[in-house]
Amino acid sequence: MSAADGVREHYNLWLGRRQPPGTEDPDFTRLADAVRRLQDQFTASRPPPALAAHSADTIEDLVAALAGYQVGEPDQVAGRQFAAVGRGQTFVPPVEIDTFDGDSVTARVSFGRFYLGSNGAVHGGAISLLFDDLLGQVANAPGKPRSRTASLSVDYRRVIPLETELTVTAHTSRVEGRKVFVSGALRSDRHLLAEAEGLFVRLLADQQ
Ligand SMILES: CCCCCCCCCC(=O)SCCNC(=O)CCNC(=O)[C@H](O)C(C)(C)COP(=O)(O)OP(=O)(O)OC[C@H]1O[C@@H](n2cnc3c(N)ncnc32)[C@H](O)[C@@H]1OP(=O)(O)O
Repeated sequence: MSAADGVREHYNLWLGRRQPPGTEDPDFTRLADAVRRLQDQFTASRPPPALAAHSADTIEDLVAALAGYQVGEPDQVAGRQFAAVGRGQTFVPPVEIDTFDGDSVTARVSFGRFYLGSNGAVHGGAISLLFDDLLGQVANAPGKPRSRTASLSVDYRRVIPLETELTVTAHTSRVEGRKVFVSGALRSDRHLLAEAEGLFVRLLADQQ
């Protein structure tokens, strides 16, 4: 199945739950995409002082405008735009899901300049973040009990390039009682770049 055939909304059921009608907000998604581009351009920029000051003024105006619309987690829309690549959030790199069958997922991701570690390599923490998010989604696939990351191990096999489309996969390798073991891999078109092993522990009633 392809994400292009309109089922991405199904793939991205965060926490395994369909969101209430009206959660999708194309204008908010556009805002999140703009913030992402801002993060990348800010990281890569070396503006003259006047432009830095002007940019700070503009962003401070936006911060003030949004200050009147702060909501609690249940009402948050960032990260809950399931029909959109990146889910309308600006933390985890935008992942485009290609296939998902409940236990395994294949997807594509490209790390923008915001995720630079040093010397041209993607920051290792961003790779862990990617795996935690995607493996966590597999562990929390629709119909499965809610779980949290207990342990995540990442092997960095090769330098991970910025601004390059990479393939990321994850699959449930085994389930032992409350423990769900999920494996992941990040590949370029030529190389295995990183691998991950995650342990997700299914939550007890008083841990939800
Ligand atoms: C919500 C889902 C959203 C979908 C996507 C999510 C993506 C992001 C996912 C996350 O990042 S979640 C946030 C980061 N993780 C946390 O905040 C979890 C913090 N830790 C905890 O809340 C508890 O430690 C945890 C619920 C994971 C486990 O505590 P419990 O007291 O319920 O478990 P317990 O200690 O009884 O252990 C249960 C089993 O897991 C094993 N275990 C627990 N932690 C382990 C560990 N760190 N390493 C290895 N094994 C571990 C433990 O040995 C035992 O194995 P056995 O059943 O075989 O005896």
